[in-house]
Amino acid sequence: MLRIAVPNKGSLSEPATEMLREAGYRQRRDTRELVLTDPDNDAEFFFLRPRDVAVYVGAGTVDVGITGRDLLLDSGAAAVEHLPLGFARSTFRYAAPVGTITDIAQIAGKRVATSYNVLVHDHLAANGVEPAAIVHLDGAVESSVKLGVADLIADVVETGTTLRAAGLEIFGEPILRSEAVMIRRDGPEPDGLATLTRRLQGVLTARQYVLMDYDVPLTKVEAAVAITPGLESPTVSPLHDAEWAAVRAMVPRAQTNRVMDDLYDVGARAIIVTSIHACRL
Ligand SMILES: Nc1ncnc2c1ncn2[C@@H]1O[C@H](COP(=O)(O)OP(=O)(O)OP(=O)(O)O)[C@@H](O)[C@H]1O
Ligand SMILES: O=P(O)(O)OC[C@H]1O[C@H](OP(=O)(O)OP(=O)(O)O)[C@H](O)[C@@H]1O
Ligand SMILES: [Mg+2]
Repeated sequence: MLRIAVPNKGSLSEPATEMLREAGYRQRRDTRELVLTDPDNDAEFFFLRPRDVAVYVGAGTVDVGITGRDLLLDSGAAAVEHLPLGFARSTFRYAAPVGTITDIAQIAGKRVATSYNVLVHDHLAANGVEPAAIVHLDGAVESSVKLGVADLIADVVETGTTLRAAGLEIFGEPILRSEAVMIRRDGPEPDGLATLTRRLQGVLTARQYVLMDYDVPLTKVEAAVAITPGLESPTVSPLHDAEWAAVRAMVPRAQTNRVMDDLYDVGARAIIVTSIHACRL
């Protein structure tokens, strides 16, 4: 049985469970459940604190897990990124009271509050900057400057709303770009991981692509197919009207409207877009 660690709380928890459910696995209905067996899929799920997932995977007590790239790197565990999962995207950045710090060299001699001490220590060391202290906090790091325990922070930034509310602004380049990732122990792939990987890739593809169908005059098929090359090659079928063909292709979801405009311009009509429920490439 493949042993899979899943975040039990925080921003990773719900989307991780949702993704596994979409991939056909049983998931818990009650958030107090700590372990769940899915005998049909030869899998056992352990619901653990997001920060602890890498520790268990690194120790080899579970085979794989879902966590954040930032949490993985901060853990120092003997675990590696196996598959990026495309949700919980964020950057990890320095921020200070508006107008006070503009360059990471100015961090020298200052107090930095963070929940990610290893990330910050390594980043400052790599840049030859020596802070006065790295102050560890569990959360609500943005409040630390106003409350006087730090001069600046290093924290997760998504929309920047929390920073702005605290009177802080980012400076310097992002320390890291993070998202949810599937991790495994450093070394050979555990048995059964290939199936889980293919299933998750299927969910990712189904989320990233739509199916586009349209009719196009035979003389315009080549021009239309150049706009929708599909993943391998689009399906072109005859229509009752011998002058026209029907085309079906997968299109990146984000480009849906631009592609429809371009198809219309070359003469395609009856352009229909459908969501992909599941797929295996
Ligand atoms: N606003 C956010 N947008 C995207 N990802 C986030 C956000 N906040 C936290 N994360 C990600 O969630 C992971 C941290 O999970 P953790 O459960 O420790 O914190 P949390 O999501 O802030 O939960 P909590 O509600 O306990 O504060 C990290 O990978 C982090 O990058
Ligand atoms: O850029 P934003 O969209 O504002 O999101 C970023 C904030 O979200 C998370 O905080 P969370 O709400 O989880 O609280 P915490 O700091 O106590 O973990 C993170 O730690 C940041 O504070
Ligand atoms: Mg948080």
